[in-house]
Amino acid sequence: MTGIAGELAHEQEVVDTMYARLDTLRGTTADRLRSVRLAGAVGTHQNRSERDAFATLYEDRAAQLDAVEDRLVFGRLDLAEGSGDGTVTRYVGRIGLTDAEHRSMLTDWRAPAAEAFYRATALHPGDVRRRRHLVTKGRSVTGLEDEVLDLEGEIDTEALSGEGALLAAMAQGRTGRMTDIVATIQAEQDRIIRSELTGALVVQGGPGTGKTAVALHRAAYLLYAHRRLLERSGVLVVGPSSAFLRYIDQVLPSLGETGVVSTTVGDLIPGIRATAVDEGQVARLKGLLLWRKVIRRAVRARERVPQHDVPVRVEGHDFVIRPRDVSDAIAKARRTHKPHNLARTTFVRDMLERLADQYRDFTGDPLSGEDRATVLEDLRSDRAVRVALNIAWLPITPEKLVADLYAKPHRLAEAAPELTARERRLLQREPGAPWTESDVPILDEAYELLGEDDSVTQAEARAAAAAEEQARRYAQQSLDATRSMMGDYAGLVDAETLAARFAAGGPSLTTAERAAADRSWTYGHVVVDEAQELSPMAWRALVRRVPTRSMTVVGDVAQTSSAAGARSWDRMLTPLLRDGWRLAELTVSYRTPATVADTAQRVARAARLPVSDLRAARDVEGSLVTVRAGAGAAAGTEHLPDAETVVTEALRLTKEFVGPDAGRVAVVVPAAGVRRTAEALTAALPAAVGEQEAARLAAQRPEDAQVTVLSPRETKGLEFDAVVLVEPAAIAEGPGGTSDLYVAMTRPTQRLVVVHARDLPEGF
Ligand SMILES: Nc1ncnc2c1ncn2[C@@H]1O[C@H](COP(=O)(O)OP(=O)(O)OP(=O)(O)O)[C@@H](O)[C@H]1O
Repeated sequence: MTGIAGELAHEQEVVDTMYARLDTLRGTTADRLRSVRLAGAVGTHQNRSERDAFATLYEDRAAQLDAVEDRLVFGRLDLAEGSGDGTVTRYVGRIGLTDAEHRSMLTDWRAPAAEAFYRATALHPGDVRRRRHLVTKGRSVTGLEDEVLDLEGEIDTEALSGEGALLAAMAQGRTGRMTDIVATIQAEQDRIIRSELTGALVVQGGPGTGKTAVALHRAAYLLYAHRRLLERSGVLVVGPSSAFLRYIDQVLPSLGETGVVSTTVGDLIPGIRATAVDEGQVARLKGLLLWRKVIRRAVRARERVPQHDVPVRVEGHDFVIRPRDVSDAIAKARRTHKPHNLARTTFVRDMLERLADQYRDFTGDPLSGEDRATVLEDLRSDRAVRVALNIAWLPITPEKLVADLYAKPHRLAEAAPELTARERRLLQREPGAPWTESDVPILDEAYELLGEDDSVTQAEARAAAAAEEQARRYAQQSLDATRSMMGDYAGLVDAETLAARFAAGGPSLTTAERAAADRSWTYGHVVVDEAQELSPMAWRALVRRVPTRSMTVVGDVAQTSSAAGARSWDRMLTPLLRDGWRLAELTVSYRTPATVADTAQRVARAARLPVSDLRAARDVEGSLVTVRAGAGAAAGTEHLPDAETVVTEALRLTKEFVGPDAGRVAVVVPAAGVRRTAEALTAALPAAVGEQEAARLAAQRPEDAQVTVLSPRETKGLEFDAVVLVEPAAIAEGPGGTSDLYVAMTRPTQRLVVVHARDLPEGF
């Protein structure tokens, strides 16, 4: 065989060897897991912990080996060897594999040796003579794409790497789940993915430039390159909504990483559920850094010196709680710098001692140790003393402190004199009203300043630390003993990680699980997506969780819809991080066809949004269609185009793009029209696509729905093959303004159909 057929046959042979090795490793892992499990829950506690820890290790490894089935090998580098004409070949794939003699067969995409696969260009080829993309379907090699990098001649500096594979990925029908891009990462993305761990890396880029994809691949890269550091502290991924987190939740597992905690800002505090949303001004006000002061003052307001002496009678003796004593005890308690609820112990102890001194002075006798203890106990258990001391230093939960600020105007006025009376009225709320997402950073601040009564937690922590130390010593011995047996596992785990698993009592508590359950957990790295939406207070809450300030922050300040969000990274981040952040940009859109991307940019620029330069990787013929419609007839829809035209367009796209496994169509309507449009579309589907298909579509979960109706805000971060965009002028007048319109216009990978009854906004 010669030519392409010969090349394909050769690569098939190589790929077969890799899969055979993968199968062997899976078999070995399954055997080990089985024998660990077979040993059962017998033996000493230590034996059981050891088995549980190894079971977790094997389960993780089995999950990792399963995750890499699809496109195990996707690249090959032919590298110049020495100064002669010889070349060496290196294959790049989703994980590293070595053969039975520990010789490298496949290089993990994250390893330094794979970097050239993503970075080498005709201009800077380094050692790379040829880069080859392997296209596979299942375990079969179906295509090859070569780039020869040592050619003389004209060099296209804007060339995309592996263009065929990239264009194929871009043209694929979408599902409700984002996929990894490991085979087609572009050089500008790779530079961000592999950027150093320290400091905050802010990635600004227009819609579809791969910010989300890059942030997740970076998390996987950092976990690989800094495993020792990050595996124990964990990585936190923060996204804008639980729908978005579901959309991305397959990406890291497909890259073999499972130990990452993902959350929204609203879910940052275990036990608090934010079920409501604040709009506009209220969101803006609640996002202000001013709340640092407000909460501090609200806490201080619970540390109060009485205006007059407070007499109390205990066991037949008269005592006086004197303002001067209270003031001194408060000062002493504050000097501990502990949170309010914890410093209260100091305050109470000091006050009781002062009262005991009154008893001594009254009786004229120096109290013996025992007598003094009895007096102190009598005072401590006296109700009147307790009430008086509580008034002076009130223990209070963070929830009550914040709820009181919203429910009691005098409390807010006292704590937030900077706000105008009108602003304070906007914040007013009934007690018991649900928490909103913007309340969570404020609550977090209150948790910090109030603290929890952690005496139980502290005792547990001391016991755990002792157990962990013992486990660490033991784990080191086991690890040394089993290293040779583990072969391929070397480097995957270190003694401390294993020890942590032993100490945590086995597989039930991974780092991610422990971190997710602990408000005060500090992570080794935090990834923030759609970061432009976060308020200053939300940033403060996040930064608190990563004391090293090692963060990946991705977003687009032209897509900000929250009134509390960022329009400039500098203005938002410098006050918090000073010079501890750096900016990188992404400039190529891998989602939206050029015609659509260019139009969206014009519209955004006409509205003076801070738009980043954006070049679309490809255009698609007929990707932008505008349809003029009459105004809606039904009450409440007069400001929207008639539903019939919208539904007709949606059905047309459904028939064209929605298949049994992939392809998604969204109708994006101003929020007020979502329900009505969804009803009209659902009613029309059976006649258009058949009863059976309509039933299949209707049974899909909202996040997987192949045909869906959403408000502009709900589409943030998501994408579809085709979008019907209803009445751009109304969207631009909505709560998120032209930013929401910009977001909505840039969701499709293939086609945007604009249905409008009013004139189109400037820029179309
Ligand atoms: N190098 C790449 N190869 C293949 N597909 C890519 C690549 N980079 C990005 N994509 C695809 O482009 C689409 C957009 O990526 P992503 O959602 O990460 O962009 P984004 O910048 O976060 O967009 P938005 O600002 O709209 O949230 C996704 O389908 C992603 O898989």
